[in-house]
Amino acid sequence: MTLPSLSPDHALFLDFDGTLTDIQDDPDTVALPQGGAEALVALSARIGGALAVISGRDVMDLQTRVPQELWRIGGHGLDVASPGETAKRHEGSAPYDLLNGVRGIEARHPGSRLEEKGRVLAFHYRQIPEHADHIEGELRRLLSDFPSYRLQSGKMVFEAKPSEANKGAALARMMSAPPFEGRTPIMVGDDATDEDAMKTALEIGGTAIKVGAGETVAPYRMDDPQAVWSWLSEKW
Ligand SMILES: O=P(O)(O)OC[C@H]1O[C@H](O[C@H]2O[C@H](CO)[C@@H](O)[C@H](O)[C@H]2O)[C@H](O)[C@@H](O)[C@@H]1O
Repeated sequence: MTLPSLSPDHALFLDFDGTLTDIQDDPDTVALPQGGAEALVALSARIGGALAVISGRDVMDLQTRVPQELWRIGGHGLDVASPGETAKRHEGSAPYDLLNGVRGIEARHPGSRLEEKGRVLAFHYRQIPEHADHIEGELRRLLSDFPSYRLQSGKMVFEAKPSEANKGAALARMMSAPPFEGRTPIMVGDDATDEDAMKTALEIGGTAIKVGAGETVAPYRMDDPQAVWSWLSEKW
């Protein structure tokens, strides 16, 4: 299917990991490709500043990887930094017993890695994929005591997140105020957490693009982040 062309009336929501950057083993060393930051800033100017990078990463982490001239949405939608603003994570952390329980699961699974992101906890199992089912079982049992939390599966990661950490809700909020208001949203993402935002974009008359394989609500698909960058630079 021919990909949609970008126009000055669009609002663009771009996921980070797996969409603007290739998935790699170490989340800490991921960076935009060379020239990517400048390209995104220029693109944002062409659509009136209505471009946001929307990520499951902590907004404080995201701001070290994405230019400050852009909207940055972190924590699966929990935290927003406007252009020029120094990102700040909302006060609060995961409930103590939840955090303690997840730390215990990490200790029992050498090779796993807990990424603590305030209220959101990412449990990475990329180094021990054979333990995924067991880890998921343990996390689900633990989370059953925390009804305000959900377990989200991602790419070699399980994320414990409060129900308000939802990229769809975040996209809807962004679309209700300038510079996004009145525009047609396009959500581009590769992962389960992006499907919430894709659904919202479709519901409000926009569209969505899925990057890579897997089930999706998106009407369009691209193979990989390289295809995303080509589309961003060519489809005008
Ligand atoms: O919403 P996103 O921007 O796609 O962020 C989702 C998670 O991305 C990161 O983890 C994933 O990417 C890592 C780097 O490529 C990879 O090593 C890991 O296996 C993936 O799950 C990040 O670490 C998480 O905090 C984000 O929620």
